[in-house]
Amino acid sequence: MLPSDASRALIFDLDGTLIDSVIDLAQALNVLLAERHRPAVRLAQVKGFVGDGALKLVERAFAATGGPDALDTLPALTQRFIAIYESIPATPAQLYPDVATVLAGLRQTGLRLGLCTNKPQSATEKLLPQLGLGDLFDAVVGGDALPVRKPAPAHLQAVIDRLGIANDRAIMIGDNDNDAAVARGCGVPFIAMLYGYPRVPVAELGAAALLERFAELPGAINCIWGESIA
Ligand SMILES: O=C(O)COP(=O)(O)O
Ligand SMILES: [Mg+2]
Repeated sequence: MLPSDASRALIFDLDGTLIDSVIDLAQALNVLLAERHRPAVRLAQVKGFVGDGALKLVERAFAATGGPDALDTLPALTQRFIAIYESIPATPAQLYPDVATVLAGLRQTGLRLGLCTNKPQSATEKLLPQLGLGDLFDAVVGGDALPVRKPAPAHLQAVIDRLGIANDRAIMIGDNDNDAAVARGCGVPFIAMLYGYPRVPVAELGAAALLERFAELPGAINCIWGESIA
């Protein structure tokens, strides 16, 4: 049995943890790159670019296709990228297997759910209802919502504070080193999903659990909280 306790929270990363977003990210990047007379980037490349927010994604795509743009600044290119990306509708098919049912089940137990993503806030808020996750999260903090973002622990701390819970009542679930870093910085256990977009071997991130499938999550949460549940 999972804990039914509204003073506990699960905080999720988005890209590579809940959704496989690289197809849409690559499509949007390739529209932008074509506008700037650049070659396209491949999906495998884009997987390596994701995780540090939109500006870094665009910067890496330009670096991989000839270097910085001669006409536009990176912030201007990023704004254009976000506009293109937001115009591509997401679908629930982008959710990794079992994400919708597991999240709904976790929510039903009374646990609070938060989202800590480096994706821009506006794109995240557009995406969630399209994915069928519109009313699920009690706090959503995107990568441009604060002066800092992951790997700065203040990003995760902002989500925890908005949920109004203590750090020792939270678990962070993510797919890369940024998620591990914020969890470590906030003193929160980290559960790593192995199917996402890691930049370093996931097994080296100090995770409390390494999961191949999202359906394994309730069991992993029980292992972490099992002893401390009243
Ligand atoms: O880098 C991004 O834009 C999103 O990455 P995240 O959801 O894995 O934090
Ligand atoms: Mg991620």
